Amino acid sequence: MLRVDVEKQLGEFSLQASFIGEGRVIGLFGASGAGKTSLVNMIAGLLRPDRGTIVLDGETVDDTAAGIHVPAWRRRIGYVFQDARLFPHLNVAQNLDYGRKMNGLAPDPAQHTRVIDLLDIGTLLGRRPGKLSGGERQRVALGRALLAKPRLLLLDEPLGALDEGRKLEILPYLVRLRDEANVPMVYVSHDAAELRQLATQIVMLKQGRVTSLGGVKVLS
Ligand SMILES: Nc1ncnc2c1ncn2[C@@H]1O[C@H](COP(=O)(O)OP(=O)(O)OP(=O)(O)O)[C@@H](O)[C@H]1O
Repeated sequence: MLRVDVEKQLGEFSLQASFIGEGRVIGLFGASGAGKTSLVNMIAGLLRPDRGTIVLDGETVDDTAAGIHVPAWRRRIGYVFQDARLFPHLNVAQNLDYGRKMNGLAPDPAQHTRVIDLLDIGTLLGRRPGKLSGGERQRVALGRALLAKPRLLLLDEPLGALDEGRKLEILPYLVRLRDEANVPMVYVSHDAAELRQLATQIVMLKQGRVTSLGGVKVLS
């Protein structure tokens, strides 16, 4: 469970968001500039709230009044961006292993196989990111994030840079992730159709404020 109650001033823009996120996929929906990325950056620990609290699975990761700010690298939160941000000089297998190593986790061959099968990336392991399609790159980025065993996965418009055809190709993998990976997700999108397929709960943001909260019905 994720509890967020934060305020942040960014230049002229003020963000004030409060919600309790439950379920497998919290869809963060809003137009461009609504504050979605700023909010996920705060959850990730990359941006510090001016005021407020963030609690993940009962652990307070931010509490400005108490002076608590758990650094990003200690939150065990995975982050997948619109552009996959793979390391270009490493092949897919090395990219996949990176998150696990950085987090000091022992190899887990069973999980490794499960994630590779789930995302269907077994044939790509020897390739460098430059030799992958945009959709393949995103699948590898998802795999890399999952293999670091996060307790929450943040996905910021992971299909945003893909054309319609590629989006349709990746969506089934995200549905599988939701149903089989057992990691809760915050999924950022400005695309209501995408969220209808994936989200189990919607947090709607408008101009830095949460305007609706509920099931996917709030999108209609
Ligand atoms: N460091 C900053 N300084 C000043 N303004 C900022 C800063 N970061 C973000 N903003 C402003 O805050 C607002 C929200 O930005 P944010 O990136 O969170 O929105 P978003 O909903 O993710 O938009 P998009 O879908 O276009 O990525 C925007 O108006 C942006 O210009």
